[in-house]
Amino acid sequence: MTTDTPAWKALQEHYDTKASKWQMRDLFQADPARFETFSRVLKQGGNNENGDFLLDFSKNVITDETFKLLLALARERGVEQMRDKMFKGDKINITEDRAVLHIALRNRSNKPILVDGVDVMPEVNDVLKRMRVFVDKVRSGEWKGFTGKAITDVVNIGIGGSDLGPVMATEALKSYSSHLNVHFVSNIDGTHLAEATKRLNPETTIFVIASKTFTTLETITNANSAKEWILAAAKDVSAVAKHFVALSTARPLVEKFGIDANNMFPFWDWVGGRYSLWSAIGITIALYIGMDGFEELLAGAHEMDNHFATAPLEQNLPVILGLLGVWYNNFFGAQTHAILPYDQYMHRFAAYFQQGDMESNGKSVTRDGKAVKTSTGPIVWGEPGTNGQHAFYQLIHQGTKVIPADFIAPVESQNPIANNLHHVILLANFFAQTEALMKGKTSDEARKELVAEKLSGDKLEALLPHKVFAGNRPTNSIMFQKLTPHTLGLLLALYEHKIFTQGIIWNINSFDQWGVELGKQLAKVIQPELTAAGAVSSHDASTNGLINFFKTHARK
Ligand SMILES: O=P(O)(O)OC[C@H]1O[C@](O)(CO)[C@@H](O)[C@@H]1O
Repeated sequence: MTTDTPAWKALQEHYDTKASKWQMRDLFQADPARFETFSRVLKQGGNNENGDFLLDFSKNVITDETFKLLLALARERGVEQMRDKMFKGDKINITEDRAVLHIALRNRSNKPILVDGVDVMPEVNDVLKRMRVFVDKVRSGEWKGFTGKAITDVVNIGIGGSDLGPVMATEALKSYSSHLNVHFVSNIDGTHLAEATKRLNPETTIFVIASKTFTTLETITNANSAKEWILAAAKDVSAVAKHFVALSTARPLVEKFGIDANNMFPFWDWVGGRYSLWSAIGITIALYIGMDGFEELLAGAHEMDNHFATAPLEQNLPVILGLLGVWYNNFFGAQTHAILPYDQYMHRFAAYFQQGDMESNGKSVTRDGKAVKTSTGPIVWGEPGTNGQHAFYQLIHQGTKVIPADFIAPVESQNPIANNLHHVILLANFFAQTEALMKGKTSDEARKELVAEKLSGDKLEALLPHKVFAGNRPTNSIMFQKLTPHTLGLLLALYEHKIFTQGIIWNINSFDQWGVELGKQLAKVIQPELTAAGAVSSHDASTNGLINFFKTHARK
């Protein structure tokens, strides 16, 4: 049982007797070298645009002793052993009997990785080569649509991992894009496809159908409607080959849909949907920023993979982030975790890791099928700063909930307008927020301010409690030189391995997602009922009521 082990018990006692009483501002006062002790710098490789990558975790409710106890927990849980198993290609996704090898997709060293005794690297490299040929043809204008015109617009049709990664990465790397426009359609709501295609020209548009299984109802329905849209203009089925490519593990289903096998870019069952942007699913990213840029993204992730695989735990960034998350989740009772990028380009980053984290660690049975005895994955959320500051930060500062948060920012803006004034203000806000969250404002400090504002007597006393900030709100700060493809790759892999580390500590299977199936099953039952004659009575009263409300109000 997770909580009965020596490392867990030691942490519980440490929390009960010490840490629950600490104030971070005292910890900072007691140790002027706290930043040096609790920060790590990774020197990035690649081109010199990339630079240093900093993790400052000093604004956490920890001491040396806490850090050691957390590291002992990671060792006790066998994080290193499981990590090594993942990198070796062992089938650690036990409920699906699969390896977990997104790391192979970015294995730029090409060191063989065996699944069932077969090295997967030749196939990985072969797909990358084919992707390069296709991407270069489309970007250069050599690839033509049904009237012989070059392609101007790419529409990615996919959902979940087949959408969120490409959306997030194309937004994050917008400043590396060229002339091709990219659009994304994920929702089954017809509005999404209709709005995306409204201003597009079928002659110059290609659709990228991204689906690991090629059975996802939303994606297949959207893809069929996109096919009708192209055929309505082209009036010739041969146009499908010029306007559709598929990214999938399911060749027979792709062919059945009518997409030419030459236009299919495969990947494998050992790539989880939420880790698939590194595979052929990344083709929309490659179309947008070029294949060299995409390979830089892979190289950045590979660098983090090497770090995760080899750095001692006390230096290991994903392990450190994972352990801090466990500390708040399991000992402070935190329910959520905020991701707050101070970079507008990263505005879909938190949404991306909502799937990455919540689909991975939203589990309530252990790897051996027993009910968990501890809280598992947090609710992940966030928005870019400074928008968040003017929306929900109030609750983080003065609410009743502990919300650990990651602040993320580049040193250098891609758009240093007004002589970099915008970026300087942005970063000033980043630093100020983490300082305020840590320090808070005592009653004495608040009183002094009110006195300076000439308040006194009952008025002052009445206002005072509202002006106090308890502080002690934990944050991690992540900074890097610039949001290059390499840095983005590194950052994404950092979070992936953090999630992995936590899954091992909680002893859950982070690689399946059975929880999304029940709703899908029930939707299949309900769909025909919506168009059949007569009232429905086979569900619970609420579901019957909703269905029947729709049926009686839908105009024929
Ligand atoms: O790529 P596919 O097979 O269409 O699946 C899309 C998404 O659906 C899910 O299976 C959840 O329903 C995700 O894990 C996945 O990313």
